[in-house]
Amino acid sequence: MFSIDIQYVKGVGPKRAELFSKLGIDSVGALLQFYPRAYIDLQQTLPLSQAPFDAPCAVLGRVVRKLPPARLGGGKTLYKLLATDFTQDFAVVFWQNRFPYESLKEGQDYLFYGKFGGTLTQREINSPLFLPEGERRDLLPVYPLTKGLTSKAVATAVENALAAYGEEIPDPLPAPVQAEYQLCRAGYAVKNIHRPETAQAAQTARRRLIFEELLVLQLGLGSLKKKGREHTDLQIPAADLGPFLQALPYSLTGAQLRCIGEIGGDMAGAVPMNRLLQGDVGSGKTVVAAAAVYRAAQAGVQSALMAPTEILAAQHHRTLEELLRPLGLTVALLTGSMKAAEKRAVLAGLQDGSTDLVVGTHALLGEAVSFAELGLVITDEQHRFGVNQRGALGDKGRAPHVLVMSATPIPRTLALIIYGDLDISVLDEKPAGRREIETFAVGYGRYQRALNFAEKQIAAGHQVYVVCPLIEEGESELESVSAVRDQMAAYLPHRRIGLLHGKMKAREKEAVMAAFSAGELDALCSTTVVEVGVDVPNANLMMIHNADRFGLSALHQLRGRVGRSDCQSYCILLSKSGGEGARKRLQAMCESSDGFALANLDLEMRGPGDFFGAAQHGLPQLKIADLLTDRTTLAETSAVARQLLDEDATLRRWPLLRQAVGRLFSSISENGFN
Ligand SMILES: Nc1ncnc2c1ncn2[C@@H]1O[C@H](COP(=O)(O)OP(=O)(O)OP(=O)(O)O)[C@@H](O)[C@H]1O
Repeated sequence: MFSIDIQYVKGVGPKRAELFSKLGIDSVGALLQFYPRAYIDLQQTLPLSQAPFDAPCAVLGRVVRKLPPARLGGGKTLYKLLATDFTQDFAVVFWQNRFPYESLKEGQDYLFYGKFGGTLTQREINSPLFLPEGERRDLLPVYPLTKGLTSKAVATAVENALAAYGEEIPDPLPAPVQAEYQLCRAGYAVKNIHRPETAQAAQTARRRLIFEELLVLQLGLGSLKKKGREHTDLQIPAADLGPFLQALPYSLTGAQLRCIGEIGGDMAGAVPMNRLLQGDVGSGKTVVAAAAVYRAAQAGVQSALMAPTEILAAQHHRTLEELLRPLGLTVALLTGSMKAAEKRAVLAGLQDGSTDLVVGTHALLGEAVSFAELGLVITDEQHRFGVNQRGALGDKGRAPHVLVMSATPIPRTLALIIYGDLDISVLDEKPAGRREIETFAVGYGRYQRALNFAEKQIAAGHQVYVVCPLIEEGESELESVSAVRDQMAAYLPHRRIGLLHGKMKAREKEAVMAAFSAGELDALCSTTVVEVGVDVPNANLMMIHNADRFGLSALHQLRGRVGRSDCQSYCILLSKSGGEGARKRLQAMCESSDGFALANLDLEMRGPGDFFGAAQHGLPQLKIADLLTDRTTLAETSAVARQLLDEDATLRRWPLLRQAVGRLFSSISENGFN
């Protein structure tokens, strides 16, 4: 029943099915899981005389007369009806839409919901929602919409699907769990989330569906983790890190030493390491990873580091080669844009074991990539990879140790869900001598002053980043960044100003980045491709155009590109006067440089759905639960998930639950759980 094509639902058909598919709904199952965004509360109706002009409300009224459709200029048609709430007359108006007009009948009573405008004596309601009085309900569902599909159309399709298949809705929750947590049955929940009998029933339904979704999510994550923990045969004994530490150009922070110790302890253990290394921007994660690679190489096994972009892979390659080559390690780079002959040479080195570390993009997942003995897998910015991709790289070794590096400060409660039972090491200390980045939020009236300030920094031997999002609606990112670069070049004609954007070829990007890194460019105008991980310590000014368009976490990441040495750094946030939210974000940036504090604020302001940006973190998209507000249920389901997985890690004992996990994770996993 879940997989039946939506076009076969009564009243849908192939044409509407296309509209539904824009919402990601192509089956009956997906339709029934397309939950209302909100409900309209029809429990209270108002007499028309009390209906506010500026807010929607429900009024009970009778259609008195349908006026003939009026054709207006521009091919538009106005459909108007006269109605009364028995104390006062009002007009009901539909533009261009004859269907509701046709379905309303003269002499019948309806509940009209919407904003009643017009004048005190001549009230008028435009395109209201309406229900025949006899079908009156407490709550009316409101669905998220796509063009051409009304909330009513969705509601009708859902009702038809419920009428046809409502009795067949399977219940994946084991009965004891249901009893213990006093949850209603699945069929009742699905019916009442869409067509609640009462407000209380909607609540009960919601609780049950949230519980099920979070349980399924945690079971899925839990069984992925368990898979990784089954093998236990690769132990890497503690190595003498002396030579590594002596070769470093600086001494490590206490936090770095602690994290290196924790990682070393894991690698020596009988169970493969599964650790998240979290550190705020600029906290020095790379060198911690390098220590782990050094340790692996001492034990004669290879390491692989996967980065989300070619720029980052190239940079990590440069840094790690500098750190590790003097110690006798061989470091290679593998990216999709390399020439075939270069790739072949790298692949050969991995296969015969002569290469100790390969740094690359997801090209590392390619079939042709095989290792003599892969012992350590490191992924940078893991939230940009799927949970499964990390596993795929791991599958290239017998049971490699896994280290995940993330610069996105995630509040601990959420990290625990996303990274499940990964152990967590936190770099909570910046290298000595780092100064607070001075941050200013200014309007475009001060753009010229900002440019003068940039000139001053360049004259003092520093470098400058300039980041642009789209400037005008409809303009491409490329146009806007080029325009900003040209403007800057005209103002500072004697300076070398580079351009970097996503449409450039990987090699061109790499060349520009390398030139900036080598100090051959004074300023770099860029789109957000520099957002994560780029490390050029000599740059000390970050100028962000239209800063109000960015979220807090992105701004913090961008700002983190400066302040990476012991000289004073600055961040200038340029914006036109934005809305309240933007103002708050920019103010928070000026007041705080703590990534965790900013991430918490970001979550509060935007909600986690947005914070994690849909699928980019490799988690399936949740349909009803909210990781932030449903924390109590999260704790409950986490206990249940652990218990069920302990009883049967394959979930075969609960086939429906197993299927539900497969469905939720199908968006991120090709082979799913089947
Ligand atoms: N203990 C230290 N003392 C001085 N400098 C250090 C120390 N550790 C790292 N660095 C330098 O600090 C800079 C930032 O380090 P790194 O690039 O590893 O940061 P990161 O944690 O990856 O940050 P991001 O997530 O922002 O990329 C680098 O230039 C690195 O050489």
